[in-house]
Amino acid sequence: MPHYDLVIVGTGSGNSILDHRFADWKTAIVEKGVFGGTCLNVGCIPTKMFVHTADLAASPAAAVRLGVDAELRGVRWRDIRDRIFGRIDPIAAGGRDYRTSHEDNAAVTVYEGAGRFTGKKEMQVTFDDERPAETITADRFVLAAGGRPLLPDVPGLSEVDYHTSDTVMRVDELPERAIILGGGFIAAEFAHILDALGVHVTVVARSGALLRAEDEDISTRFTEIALDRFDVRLHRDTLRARKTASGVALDLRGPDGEETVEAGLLLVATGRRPNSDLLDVAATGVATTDSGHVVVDEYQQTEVDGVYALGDLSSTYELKHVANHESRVVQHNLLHPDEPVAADHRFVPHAVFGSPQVASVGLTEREAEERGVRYVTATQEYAGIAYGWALEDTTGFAKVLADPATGQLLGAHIIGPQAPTVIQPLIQAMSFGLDAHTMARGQYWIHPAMPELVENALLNLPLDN
Ligand SMILES: Cc1cc2nc3c(=O)[nH]c(=O)nc-3n(C[C@H](O)[C@H](O)[C@H](O)COP(=O)(O)OP(=O)(O)OC[C@H]3O[C@@H](n4cnc5c(N)ncnc54)[C@H](O)[C@@H]3O)c2cc1C
Ligand SMILES: NC(=O)c1ccc[n+]([C@@H]2O[C@H](COP(=O)([O-])OP(=O)(O)OC[C@H]3O[C@@H](n4cnc5c(N)ncnc54)[C@H](O)[C@@H]3O)[C@@H](O)[C@H]2O)c1
Repeated sequence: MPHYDLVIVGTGSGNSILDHRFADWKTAIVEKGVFGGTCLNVGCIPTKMFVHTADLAASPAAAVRLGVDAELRGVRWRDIRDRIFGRIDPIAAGGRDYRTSHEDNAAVTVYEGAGRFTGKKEMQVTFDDERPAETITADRFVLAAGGRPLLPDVPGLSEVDYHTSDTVMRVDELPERAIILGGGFIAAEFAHILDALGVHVTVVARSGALLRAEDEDISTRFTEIALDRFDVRLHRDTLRARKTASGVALDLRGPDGEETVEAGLLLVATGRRPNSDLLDVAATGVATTDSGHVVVDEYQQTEVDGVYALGDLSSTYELKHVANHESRVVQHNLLHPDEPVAADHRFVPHAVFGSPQVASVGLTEREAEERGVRYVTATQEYAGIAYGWALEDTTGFAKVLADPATGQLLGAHIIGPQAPTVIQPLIQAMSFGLDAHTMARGQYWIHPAMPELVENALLNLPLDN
């Protein structure tokens, strides 16, 4: 039975751990899917390439409002799809080739199969082809096996053709109509993508708002805009899924009784779950939470000495920048076990690349209330800054929360053009402890650029002095 110094399971953020400093280590990588993991192959990167394409497709309609009579003559779906994956697939293949064939990785063995623990620090790898399973052991394991789409308990779902984010980006044809089940990140981004590319989109959500986890003002504004643009069904229970001649039907129950929505494509976007069950982490003594996330300490170590976990497998954030940060923490702690560093989860931002875009860091107003902290808020609309006039934006705004006594920022939430970019100085201020007044007045803000939104939001805060 081969024994390793280190085994890494999963080649998303787990793949960036091994560098020249591990050249003397006998290491193995176990990967059951495509090299590069979710973000590269079916997550952040292709979705944002589609979002940018969708933004372009939507821009003629926006241009007309400003007196520029642009026209969308059509979209070439297969060309769009093939351009995007024509760029991504070679990166994944190159990552695999590097690990399997490059001299840098002479001490690395790649097992292209599914790992499952069979005992303490003992893993069985099974393969898709005829090869017999292999069992490997190691002094250290890094568990970076990510997660997968969580399917809701909807009667009939398994009998219809449905898509998840894993498959929807590679379809051959765009349907005339699509139903998106769910009202979170993936629903928001794909509703924009599909709608802008000419698909009639119906969004089905259980609650009364989309992006419900956002600050309520943001979620409310996003939902109002979505109600204008898509067929949004709020407060709906999905009773069953049925096959139809041309696709799928969902029978729903809502405030006005039962109704049916039909489409050529159903995208299920109802959250993800960690792959800890597939890895059977309990067999190596690793604990999980009720949601299936692997339990780690601040050093990303599980309760089993030498077994680390990172990314979507252990983090409820389920964000690539978090997985990457945690992978750097694990890398350091493998190399310097006597001087471990802790992961920093104080100010984790996120963004939703829908239309409009949303970005957020820190406490929402609801969370500030629940925690009983003293806070003040201020908002600034894009419509009130010079660049917002150029855009003729009427719906976007920034909202900031701060401690009135110290001016320390507690949270920031932006909905509107380039929100994920515009929010970055606020993330920086929170991370480095810059107070709102110093931040607003201690630097120049380029006029008339979009970050004036942030400057004005900060100046609007009713601080104690
Ligand atoms: C549609 C979509 C869009 C997203 N957009 C964004 C975004 O814009 N920004 C952002 O920050 N985040 C985004 N995310 C989230 C982001 O993709 C994840 O947080 C990130 O990829 C997690 O990285 P990871 O390394 O933890 O896991 P993954 O990248 O999922 O890697 C896990 C790897 O482990 C392998 N594996 C699993 N089980 C086993 C096993 N038993 N044996 C061997 N190998 C195994 C898998 O095949 C996979 O390659 C998006 C996610 C989705 C689904
Ligand atoms: N821009 C980004 O960073 C980005 C983009 C896409 C995905 N992601 C990551 O991927 C994860 C998964 O995305 P997601 O949109 O699937 O999850 P999500 O948690 O954002 O949203 C899930 C939605 O499904 C609804 N839902 C859950 N169970 C349901 C049921 N049984 N019936 C109907 N609705 C149900 C929830 O109420 C929620 O609206 C996210 O948590 C996020 O971390 C990130």
